Parts: sequence; structure tokens; C-alpha cells
Amino acid sequence: MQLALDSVGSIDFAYQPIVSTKTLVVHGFEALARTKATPFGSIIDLLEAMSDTKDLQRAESAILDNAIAKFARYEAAASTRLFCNLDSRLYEGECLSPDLMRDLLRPRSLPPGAICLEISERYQLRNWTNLIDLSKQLSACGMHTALDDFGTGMSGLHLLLRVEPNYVKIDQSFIFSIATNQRQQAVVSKLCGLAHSLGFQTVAEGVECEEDFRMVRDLGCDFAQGYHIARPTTELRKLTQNYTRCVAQITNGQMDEDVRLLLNKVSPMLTTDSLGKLEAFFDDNPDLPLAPAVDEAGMLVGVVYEDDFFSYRSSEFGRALMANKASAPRIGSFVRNCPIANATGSVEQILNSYVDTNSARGIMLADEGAYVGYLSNHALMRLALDRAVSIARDANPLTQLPGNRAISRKLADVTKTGAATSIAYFDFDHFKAFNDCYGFTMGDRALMMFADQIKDLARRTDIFAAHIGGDDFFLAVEAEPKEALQIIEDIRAKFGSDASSLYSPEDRERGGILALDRYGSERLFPMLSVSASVLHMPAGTNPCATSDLEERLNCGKKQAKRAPNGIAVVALSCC
Ligand SMILES: Nc1nc2c(ncn2[C@@H]2O[C@H](COP(=O)(O)OP(=O)(O)OP(=O)(O)O)[C@@H](O)[C@H]2O)c(=O)[nH]1
Repeated sequence: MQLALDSVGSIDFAYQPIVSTKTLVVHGFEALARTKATPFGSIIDLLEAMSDTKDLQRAESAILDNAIAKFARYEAAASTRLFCNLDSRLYEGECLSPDLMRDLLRPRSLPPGAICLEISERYQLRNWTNLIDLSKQLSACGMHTALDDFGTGMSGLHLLLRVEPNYVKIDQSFIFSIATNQRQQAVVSKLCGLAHSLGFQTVAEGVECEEDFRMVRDLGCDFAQGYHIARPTTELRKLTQNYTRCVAQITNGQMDEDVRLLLNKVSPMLTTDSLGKLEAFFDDNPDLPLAPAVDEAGMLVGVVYEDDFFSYRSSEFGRALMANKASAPRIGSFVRNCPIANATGSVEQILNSYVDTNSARGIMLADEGAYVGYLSNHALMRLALDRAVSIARDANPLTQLPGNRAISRKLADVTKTGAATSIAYFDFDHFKAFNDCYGFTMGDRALMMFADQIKDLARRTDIFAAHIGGDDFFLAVEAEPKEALQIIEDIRAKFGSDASSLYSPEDRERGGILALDRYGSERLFPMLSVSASVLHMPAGTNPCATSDLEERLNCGKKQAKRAPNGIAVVALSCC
């Protein structure tokens, strides 16, 4: 036992950055113990040797103290965040407390918001109650919690519900090679959606290559950590605040203009502010049902609901506590998670985040975790209504599909987000002859037939369908090229077969219409079909002008008509 205790002092620490996926600016560092100078193979072996809870607590406090003490020497320590791992047995007993944490931080002049305790779901917890209470107490003091190794254990979703962490760190087994694995992509993407509904942020762990980095960014992970960004280092002088050199090109999104106009940028409360300040906030903002709460670094921590605070204030107990300034709780005690959307996301993404939650009181917008503003229910309704009106105005009168304004917006989104997407221009073949022979009403039926087919597909959230005009249609499929091409081939095959039902039996038998061509000679115009000019944009494609994309697709239209399979894949050489 003494050997183990002596070894604690010889543990060194390495620090690995956790960066914003959008800007590569550092959000925090994880402290990783290095046991080389001890007789123990790993920190886990050492802690096992001390598994008697009392010694475990002594050992863990000493380890934490050393991790914090070393990190405090880093010049930017106070303005960033240290993520620390603790043995999960400590969360079960009463060994860990906000007071202990404060005692560790105070001598190093670090604020409570500088620490984030990681709770691993690798180890099965027996006593949840202490953990839930503890996480509430920590958050009331402005400290943070993260669920670590998410996805590896049995209890992840339970922990997520009960602990209400600030971060979920997605285990590296979900991240490794994610760029080429659609099942991993589906899981991570849904988890990020959940994160924004429930009000926590996601960290992708174990990002080892550029492709995986771009993929986790496109799927909506807020932060990333891994060898591709930086290996852990024991040398503080090697830590920096910005790791932009790791990824070739990062594009910062801009807030949608409609969102910007409706956003309420009310000044947030600090979790450490007094309840008197909160009272003043609600007096000054009588229309707001909530107050946004941030930590010292301006990071959105959650919200305080007016009715929570008012019912506390009107209770005898609350009044008594508030009268005594020394013992009155701080704002942090009332903070609750709230739905958050990415401030630079599209209007659709923001509305979807809102719809996915049960929130009846609007949504917070954040950029890289930093508070940006609040969209009230009224603002969200306005946004949805304006969007619906603009879609209706732009829609094609015959097919009711979105028109060219929506297409331009889609193209701009595609080039901005960099998610793997294929876009296609469809153009009917031999439509003029069909129209001339069967008349415009039948021509309209053919157009409706095709429109219904692609509308059906566009019920999927990863497919967007639109009508350019006449016999030209547009499709954007968020998928890898192989899958997108299959969808396009299926559309062609189905339309070819459905359209034959529009012909008379004689024409069907003949394989088309006999009509005069532009030189006055009779010739056979084959049955209606549709050709497609396709452009694949792999994940992480650098942004390029939407006019370039349109030009490339137009070039492909003629090639597609000549291609035996009716499809021409055009190169993305412009970008
Ligand atoms: N019924 C109907 N016809 C339309 C509509 N809009 C355009 N058209 C007709 O669609 C035809 C389009 O001409 P083209 O693009 O040369 O038709 P095509 O025979 O398919 O020729 P390619 O595209 O070169 O294969 C013309 O006859 C237009 O009058 C519409 O809303 N309804």
C-alpha cells in the first residue's frame, strides 16, 4: 500500500487538446496520467492496488491535485478547461464533493468553470443516487461533467438521462474509420441530434485522420480529440490555443439572415451571479420566461426558468435563504439543461432541433459552445411561417415541388457544410414529340408522374427534390456516390416503366411515336425516359461557387443524353 501511495507522487501528466470542430480553437485539455516512473504498469493498476475506498480517495485527490497543479502553470489555464478522469468508485461514495474540488482549484487561482470531471460508463455503477446528487452540486458551483467512453457500457443512456452532463465523449470505437462506415455515421449523427435536443455537447474521441475529422464535423460533433489534432504531451510549452494547422481548410458558417433578425441577444447570467441579479434580470425582461446561464468563459451552461425561480422565491424556505446573503444559493443552483442549436446551422436544422424536443419555451443558439442568443417560441413560429410562405411562393405551380430559389439555397448549403452529397439534373428525353402527339394535358401527367416519384423519395431527410421548370428536375442526395448513383438509376428505371402506361397500345408496341422531325421526315421518337447529369461531392469537398456547380451540371446534360445508361457523371474539377 505504501508503495502505491509513494508512487502517486511520481505520476506525471500529459495533456491532450479538445478542439472545436469548426475552428480548431482549443476548448479544453484532458489530463492523462503517465506512470512510467512508478512500478505500476498503468494508472488503473495503481488504483486497483489502493481499492480500499479510503486510500482510493487519498490517491485520487492527490492525483487530481497534481494534474491541476501542473496544468495551472500553463499560461492560458484559467481561460480553458481541464477534463479529468476519476475512478468511478469515487462517485459512488461520499468522498468527492464540490468543496474538495474548490479546495484543489483555489490555491491555483482557477475558477470552478475550469474543471470538467469525466464519468466513464466503462464501469458499472451500483449507486446512482450519489452520482446524480454530486453532478447537480458540481453544476450548481459552475463545474462541468462529461460522460466518457460513451457507447461502450451498458448504462450510457441511463447516465445521460439522470446525470444531465455538459458533454458526452463518444468512444473512439465509434469514431475510428467513421469516414467510410455508414453505420457509425448513422449512430454518431443521431447522437449529435440527441445532444442538441437535450442540451449537452459532443466530443469525438480518437480522431486519427483528416477524413474522420471532417466526417465528425459534418455529422455535428461539437468538439474533437485525437492524434490527428495532437498527441498528448507532458511538455506544457507545446500546448497552444489553436490547432488550425492540423486540418487543411475550415470554413466558418455564417448565421442565416432570418435567424439573425429574430435572435434575442439578451445578456446572459453568470452561474456564479447572485439571485438578486436574477431577480433584476426577470424585472428587466418581463417577456422572457427564462434566463440564459453561462460560465466565466461565456460558454452556455443552460437556462434558469422563471417559474422555477419564482416558486423558490415565494416559498418560505426560499425567502429565508435569500434574506441571508451569505448562505443564499447562486444562480448555478437553478440551471437546467435546455435545447441548443448551432447558431450557424440552416433554418431547417434549427427548426428540427426545436421540434425534436419537448421544449415549450424556445431554443438557445450557441457557436462552438459559446452563448449566442435566444429564439423564443414566437421567433421560431415566425421563422417557420416565413420559410413555409417562401417555399409556397417558390413552388412550381404544376408539381408543387420547390423551385429555383430553394435549389440555390440547397446548393449553397451543400457547398458550405461539406457533407458527402450527390446532385443531379434530370431532363426528359423525347418530351416534345410526346407533347405534340398526346397534347399538353398528357404532358402534364408525365411531369406529375415524375414529380410524385421524387417527392416520395424526398420524404427522407437526406434527399431534396425540386422542379427547375419545364421537363427539368433537381435532386440532392446526402450519401456516398455509390448509394446516390443507385438511387438515380432506380428513378430512371421506374420512370421509364411507369411512363409507358401513358402511351396508346399501338405506340407502346412500336416502341414510340411516329412523327415528323424538324427536317420534315417521319421518324420514330422513342418512349419517354429521363437522363441525368450527376455531380458527386465527397465529404469535406472544399466550398465552391454555386454557379460553378450549375455550369458543370449543365455541361453534363448533353453527355447524359448520349450515354447508353442515360447518366453522365461530371467531374468536380472546378472546386
Ligand atoms: N405539358 C407540358 N409541357 C411543357 C411544360 N413546360 C415545357 N413543356 C414542353 O416541354 C418540351 C421541352 O422541350 P425539349 O427539352 O426540346 O424536349 P425533348 O423532346 O425532351 O428534347 P431533349 O430534352 O433535347 O431530349 C417542349 O415541348 C415544351 O413545350 C409544361 O409545364 N407542361
